[in-house]
Amino acid sequence: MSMNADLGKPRELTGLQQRRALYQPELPPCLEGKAIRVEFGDSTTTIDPTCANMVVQEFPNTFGQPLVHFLKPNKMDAQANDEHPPIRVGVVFSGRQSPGGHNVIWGIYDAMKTQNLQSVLLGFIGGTEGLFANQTLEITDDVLSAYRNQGGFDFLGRTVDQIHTTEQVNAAMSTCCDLDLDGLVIIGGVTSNSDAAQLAETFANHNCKTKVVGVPVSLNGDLKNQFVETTVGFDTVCKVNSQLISNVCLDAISAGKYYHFVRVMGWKASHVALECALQSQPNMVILGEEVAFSKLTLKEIISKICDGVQARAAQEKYHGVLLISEGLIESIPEMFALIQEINILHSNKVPENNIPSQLSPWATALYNYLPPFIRRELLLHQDSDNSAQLSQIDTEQLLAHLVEAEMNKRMKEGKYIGRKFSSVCHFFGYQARGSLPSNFDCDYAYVLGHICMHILAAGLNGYMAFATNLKEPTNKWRCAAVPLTAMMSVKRHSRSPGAVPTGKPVIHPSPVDLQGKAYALLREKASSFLLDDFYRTPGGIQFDGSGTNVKPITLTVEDQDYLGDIELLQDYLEKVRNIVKPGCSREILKAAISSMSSVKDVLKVMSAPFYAELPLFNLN
Ligand SMILES: O=P(O)(O)OC[C@H]1O[C@](O)(CO)[C@@H](O)[C@@H]1O
Repeated sequence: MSMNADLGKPRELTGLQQRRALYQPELPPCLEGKAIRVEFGDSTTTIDPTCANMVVQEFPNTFGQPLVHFLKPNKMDAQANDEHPPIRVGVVFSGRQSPGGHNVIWGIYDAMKTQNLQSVLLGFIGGTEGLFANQTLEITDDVLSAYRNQGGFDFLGRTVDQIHTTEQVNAAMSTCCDLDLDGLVIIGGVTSNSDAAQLAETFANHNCKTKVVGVPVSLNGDLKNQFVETTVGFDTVCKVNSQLISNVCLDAISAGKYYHFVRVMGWKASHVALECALQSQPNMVILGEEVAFSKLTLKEIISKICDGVQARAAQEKYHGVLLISEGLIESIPEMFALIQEINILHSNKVPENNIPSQLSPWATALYNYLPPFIRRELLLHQDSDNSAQLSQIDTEQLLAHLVEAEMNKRMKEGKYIGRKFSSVCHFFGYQARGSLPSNFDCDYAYVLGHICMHILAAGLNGYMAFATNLKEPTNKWRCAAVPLTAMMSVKRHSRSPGAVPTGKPVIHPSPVDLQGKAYALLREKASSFLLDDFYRTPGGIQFDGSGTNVKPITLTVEDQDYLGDIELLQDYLEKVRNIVKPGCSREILKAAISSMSSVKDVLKVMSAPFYAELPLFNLN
């Protein structure tokens, strides 16, 4: 295999990069010292208990392990260990680039060296292919220095996000054995972490001593569930994209002549689009999840956009900004069915050029209706998970093209009286993906790196590092590990509750929650966004100085309901119980409760009975 000879080499940093390299991420108190307390919680099942049997069958060695918490040892803590034997760990960039990824490596390295200077960290050059071919670079302070707090994955590089064929798994196992690794850390999103689970299971099955750990690193923000609040890189990418979108909004309103169609990366889920919409407030937003839920056809979507354009024209507004998610194309029911047919033909090794002639009659009709550039893009070879290459399908151009045709038609029929519709298209993906990471992503990745090392030092296999309470300052974060199998589920072919799960258990991307607060906020504001040009300028990422902490974390993470975060709820309940004492005056109670941020919501969501104990007080 050929390697890029420039990977891992020292590089020249600009002034800003040099300053960023000096930024020291903070650690929560439990990770600060040499000693740590490892506390085991209850054993886990899966996030979808109806799939538990299937997961246990596939993962007999790694299913059902307990949640693990990492805590600061008490002074007299007998469990806390200060003596640590040296360990050997390998780390690989498996998923796509995401800002902050380098700091995971830095975090693992610092944690290892704090515990024992003889420990060795090896990075696989060229990502997964480097892992298969046993191409390593020993991580040292020296080689790390140019990559601390820097964007990209160019320290080690990456290739395919796939470690799942028998050949690949065997190659990975043989490398880990050859290198006598105690641990392997896999950096990536849902696909990479599903592969990490498979690797952990196979290694355990073959008595391979290497333990496998996954880290949630993906700009998509889609590896989130009751354990994991967000992924490394999501914060930065949302901030950079929001800035770009808000710049486009200001340009649009200044000139008053173009409709801008903006598509943002985020793969199958629309978390990035939702966050950017809340931050920059464009005129229209279309998320894949809402289209899939309402089963909106392409024609209905175009009609909705045209109605919006027409409503704005009635107010003499001939500009606007429309934001769509990368995964929208797959969420449109008829496009999904067409893409599925193409995928099956690809999987049957039908050459790209022959695919159109082998489509079913209805799929052929739809295919022929689409403009030639989209047809070409739909036929592109598949991504590593056998799905369409969403980044390469210019959905924003498809919509702009069809909206223009429809507006011209309405004009001709006398249904639209106004200026001719004019559009400009943008795809914001790679620009943000290679950005310098925000302080949040630098801290988050560095902390997760430390947690990975503690998971391995505790001899755990098949776990993901995670931290919670992220909307609070770093010193209040809680550090833990969750079995990868606990986040798995099996797809159902139909959405009906009784539908039988089929396929292999994996970690699926979590869609935007259409019942969640962030989406509700977007819907509530939709009509004023459409007509009032409430454009918002969040500005670029500010690393220090005034303005640094104006937007410390993404709104969608900030607004998460604390479902599952029992500890947090208990904290709140404890506080409220201390106040609600017999004889306590109504005024004192009201003032105390309103001073506790989030307590009302937490109580409403998690503890209806306790909330009901306080009927006298107007908590709203
Ligand atoms: O074009 P590439 O680099 O293969 O990857 C694009 C994909 O990777 C992501 O950026 C991250 O998963 C997706 O949003 C996108 O579809």
